[in-house]
Amino acid sequence: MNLAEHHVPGSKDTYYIPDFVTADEEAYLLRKIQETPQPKWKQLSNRRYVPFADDRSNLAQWQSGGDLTAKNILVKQPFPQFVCDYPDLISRIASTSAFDDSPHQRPNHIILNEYHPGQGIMPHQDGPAYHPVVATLSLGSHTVMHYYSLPGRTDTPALSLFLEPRSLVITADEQYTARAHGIDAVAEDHVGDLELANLGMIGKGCHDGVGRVLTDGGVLPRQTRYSLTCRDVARVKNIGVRKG
Ligand SMILES: O=C(O)CCC(=O)C(=O)O
Ligand SMILES: [Fe+2]
Repeated sequence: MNLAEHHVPGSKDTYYIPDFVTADEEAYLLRKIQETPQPKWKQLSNRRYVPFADDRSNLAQWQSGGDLTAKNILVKQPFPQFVCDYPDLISRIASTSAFDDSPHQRPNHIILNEYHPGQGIMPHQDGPAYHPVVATLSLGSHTVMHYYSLPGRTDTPALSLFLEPRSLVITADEQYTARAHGIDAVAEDHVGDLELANLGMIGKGCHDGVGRVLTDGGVLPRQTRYSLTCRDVARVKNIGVRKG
């Protein structure tokens, strides 16, 4: 894949790929996520490196690929089958070339977030455990992601993206290290009030009519959204299986 073709105009180090998974794959992934027993996905402990007050109290969040220690070492666990076998998400993400310079050339850690309409995530940074590339797959609903220049939050985002269901957004380098990202806790998006940098890149992820709302500036209600945030943790500890 030629990642440069997906570069978001006017952005630094940000790429948007609509229709990264098919509608069938999305339905399968949503089913698998909903079927996954909670202990499979570990509850994420408190995040450090949050520049602003962080309210995640309502957000369901699990991580897969292993646990991160306090020293940012990934204690490796296998991914569930639905994130590497079918659909081949991890290889597909690796084939974008976004992770070519990362320690393992592919993500080894995934955070799954569930957002009901009205839920968001306060602006934050993801911290130094990860190589500075993140690929996020959206499932089930669109959302709007805002990026804020640091230090200090202004009320005007430096960049805003419309994330369709089934799309992949990749941020790297400066966009990762020098900016915070967040999702407003709203039940609907007034898209006419937003300056969406990727409007010219919208795919088929939303039902018919959304394209018109996006151009004419209407209101789009949110559904429940799941996001898979995929990253490469540089330091990994493999727990060997002891015999006997
Ligand atoms: O849901 C998303 O798209 C972003 C999630 C996120 O920023 C995080 O979990 O750190
Ligand atoms: Fe994040």
